[in-house]
Amino acid sequence: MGKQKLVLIGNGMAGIRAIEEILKLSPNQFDITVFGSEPYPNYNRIELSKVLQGDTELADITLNSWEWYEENDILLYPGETVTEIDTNNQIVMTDKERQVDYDRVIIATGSVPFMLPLPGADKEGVTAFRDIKDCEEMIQSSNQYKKAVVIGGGLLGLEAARGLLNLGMEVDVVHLADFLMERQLDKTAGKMLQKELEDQGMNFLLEKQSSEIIGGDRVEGLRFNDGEEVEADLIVMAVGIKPNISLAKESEIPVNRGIIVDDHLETEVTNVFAVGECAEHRETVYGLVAPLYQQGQEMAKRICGVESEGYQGSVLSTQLKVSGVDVFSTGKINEDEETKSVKIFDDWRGVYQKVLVDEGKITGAVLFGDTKDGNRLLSLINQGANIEEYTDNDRSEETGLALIDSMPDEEIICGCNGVTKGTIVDAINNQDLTTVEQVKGCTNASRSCGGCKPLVSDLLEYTLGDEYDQNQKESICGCTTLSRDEVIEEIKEKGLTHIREVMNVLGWTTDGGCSKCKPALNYYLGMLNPSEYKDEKESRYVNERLHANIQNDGTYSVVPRMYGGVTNPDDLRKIADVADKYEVRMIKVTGGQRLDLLGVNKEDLPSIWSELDMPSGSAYAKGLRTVKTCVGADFCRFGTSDSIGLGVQMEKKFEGLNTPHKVKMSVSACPRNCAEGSIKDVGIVGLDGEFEIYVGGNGGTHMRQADLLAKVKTEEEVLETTAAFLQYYRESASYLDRTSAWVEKVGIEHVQSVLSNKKTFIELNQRMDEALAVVQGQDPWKEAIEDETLLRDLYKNVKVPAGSN
Ligand SMILES: Cc1cc2nc3c(=O)[nH]c(=O)nc-3n(C[C@H](O)[C@H](O)[C@H](O)COP(=O)(O)OP(=O)(O)OC[C@H]3O[C@@H](n4cnc5c(N)ncnc54)[C@H](O)[C@@H]3O)c2cc1C
Ligand SMILES: NC(=O)c1ccc[n+]([C@@H]2O[C@H](COP(=O)([O-])OP(=O)(O)OC[C@H]3O[C@@H](n4cnc5c(N)ncnc54)[C@H](O)[C@@H]3O)[C@@H](O)[C@H]2O)c1
Ligand code: SF4
Ligand code: FES
Repeated sequence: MGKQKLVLIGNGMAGIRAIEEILKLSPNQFDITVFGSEPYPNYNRIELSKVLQGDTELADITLNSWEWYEENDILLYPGETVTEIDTNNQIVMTDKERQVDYDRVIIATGSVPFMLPLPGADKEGVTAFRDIKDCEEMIQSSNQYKKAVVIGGGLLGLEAARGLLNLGMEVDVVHLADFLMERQLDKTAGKMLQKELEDQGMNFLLEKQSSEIIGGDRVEGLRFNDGEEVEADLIVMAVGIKPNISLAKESEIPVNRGIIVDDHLETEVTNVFAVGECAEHRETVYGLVAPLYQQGQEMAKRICGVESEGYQGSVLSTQLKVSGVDVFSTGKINEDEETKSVKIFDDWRGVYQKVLVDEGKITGAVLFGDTKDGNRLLSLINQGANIEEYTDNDRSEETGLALIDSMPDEEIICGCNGVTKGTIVDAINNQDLTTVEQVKGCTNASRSCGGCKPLVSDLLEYTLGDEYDQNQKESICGCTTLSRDEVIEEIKEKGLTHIREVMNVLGWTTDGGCSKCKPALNYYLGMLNPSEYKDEKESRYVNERLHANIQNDGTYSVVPRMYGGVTNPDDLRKIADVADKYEVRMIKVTGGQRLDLLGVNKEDLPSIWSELDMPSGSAYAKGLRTVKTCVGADFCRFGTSDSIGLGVQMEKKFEGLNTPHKVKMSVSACPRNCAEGSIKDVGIVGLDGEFEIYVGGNGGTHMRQADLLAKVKTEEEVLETTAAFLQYYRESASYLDRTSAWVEKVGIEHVQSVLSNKKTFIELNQRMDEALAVVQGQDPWKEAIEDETLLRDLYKNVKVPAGSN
């Protein structure tokens, strides 16, 4: 029997977790197609708060990489929205006029932020906080503006406000109720929280009803219905969310607040399931991942034909992700006639704990200042425990390992993923786990909000004793405990030559590695042994394999090489002809002075390359991208040297070189620095009779001004010093470290001192020459066009139309 067709609508946290559960239960039962409106692989929405607060980066919040989809044979359509489900004929239709039929369809369309319908709400500078786009908008606003107002003093509003403070803005939080987080806390805890956040610099306007957003094109302030106003350059609305049910409604699938589902997450329409924030189960809609993941587990069982009791609903627990504030609540939060409570209030230590009891059983808790009992209380509520089980086993004095020791095996360590102490200890013992990353990989604990990481670390210490290294070196990924340096040492010492061999000999815990270690090992092996190593192309990120960058609508971009940013009529004609013939949507001059053909269909890529007959501009590569040049002495009256000529030489010399991350260079012919050398990985500035070489600059999210590495007299010295610098970077940096991060880490003085040793300098140049000899003359586009198998596999049949960068 052929595989059944399973379609997932919504490439978010709940939907993809459900697919993971299905793959675990029945890896070969379905042909899986996923549609996602957002142009990214599934990412950790929860961590947007951490991105805004500066604790992590957008690049690090991917939960399932593009490669994950490919490895699991999942056909992903990123940036594509399903517009209709024809439930009679079992077909979904999209905004790209695609039709896909299904045997089963899962709707996991999440929520939409509730936007107050205030006059002026459409002004520039008014945003929600739900996705990457919103997060980027807030970060950008903070670069230009000073004053932010967040409407809503709930979890989201307070996390946004903390982030905006960290980004250097002044922040007012406007809240409807008379205390914060009134849905999760009681008044005492809400007021304590307010005091703590005021001490951190937040300003609160409580019991305020917003009436109008004022300003011109951009927001300038917020007016309240009592007539008062506050200034605002940015307004973030965080006043709750609404289940995203429009698609279901239009497709005549029964909805109430959410899409109505039974205990197996089935809707009332045959073969249509719904999971996540869009689903309504027993009249409840959830907005936290723990219940959504439980739903996914139960739905997966039904879809895979595994008998189960089904989803029974969840007890919620929440924790605010603002550093320096410990606040937790679970279950019931307010007393009523039937409910009694046990309370501790220690004003001196700033601790407040309230446990609610109904007919002797624990039904809820609010904790402020000391939240270590949080998960224990959640476990006790889930077990239907009596209050004595809590009060008779006072663990208030216990911390660290003693606390871990006193926990029963069934106590939950990771609330988001419902992982217990027993499960983690078993995994550590049975699978020889030694790092938090590995525990995350094997059990999912700490994979969502990350709040349980300290407990997971304590559990490792408790289970492994002295063998556990708390200040763990960073392993290159969860498949090994070895760090980058250790892996490289082992490769050298044991003479390892293939990715598989490295994994086998060095005891990788996974079969075949992951999307983090495979490209890294491929790079390290090639860097260590350039002339012998055969690049394992399949280990590379998809953009690199396709030699093109995917765009947010699933099309690709084509950037031909133009050495030093110089072109000519012949090349321009070829580009124009190709653009006409293949209906290229836009030709754009890039920041690196290249021409970018945007909106190209994947299947047209090989023909376009062939007709252009120009080398690839490597705009997708972890290698030299561009050398930007100023016009220089030939034309500019300030020019001291031939910047274009030198730029072309540099680009021709280092073209095709593999580096830990992308490398951008520039050459200017006077200190006016028109080619912007201060934000390049290598920036050359010509002076009268000499050149300054700047390194480690970055103009992206992590702006960094380049450091002066050296001053030299001749172009030859520029090329040699650049080669020595790049080779040292290639040999010392971790894969995916930009030069900016690496120079920041090791210090420019260190790099200068290494390069000042004549012998080392010469040896670095020799090793660079060896590496360049291998790649010189290679042209990825030509190679692709000439390789029929590759063309067939990669450009016609490849399932994931996606890339990674
Ligand atoms: C800043 C922030 C912090 C958070 N912090 C926490 C926390 O600490 N703990 C916690 O438990 N929860 C937290 N949450 C909530 C948590 O992120 C959500 O509960 C979870 O992401 C919901 O998962 P979902 O799959 O139902 O929806 P989503 O993750 O929103 O995924 C739905 C996806 O479907 C796509 N989609 C919608 N309609 C269509 C369509 N017609 N066709 C194709 N695609 C479509 C959407 O674009 C979206 O990508 C936080 C949320 C935010 C915004
Ligand atoms: N740490 C976490 O667990 C976390 C963090 C962020 C978001 N989330 C989830 O994301 C979702 C959205 O969070 P949220 O905080 O927006 O939702 P929420 O419903 O929890 O809070 C919204 C708050 O806005 C206030 N509000 C409503 N209308 C208002 C108005 N006109 N003016 C001022 N205040 C107003 C409400 O009183 C409420 O406290 C929720 O499901 C939440 O659980 C969770
Ligand atoms: S950097 Fe100097 S030489 Fe080059 S274009 Fe600018 S002003 Fe002219
Ligand atoms: S508690 Fe959120 S990831 Fe563990």
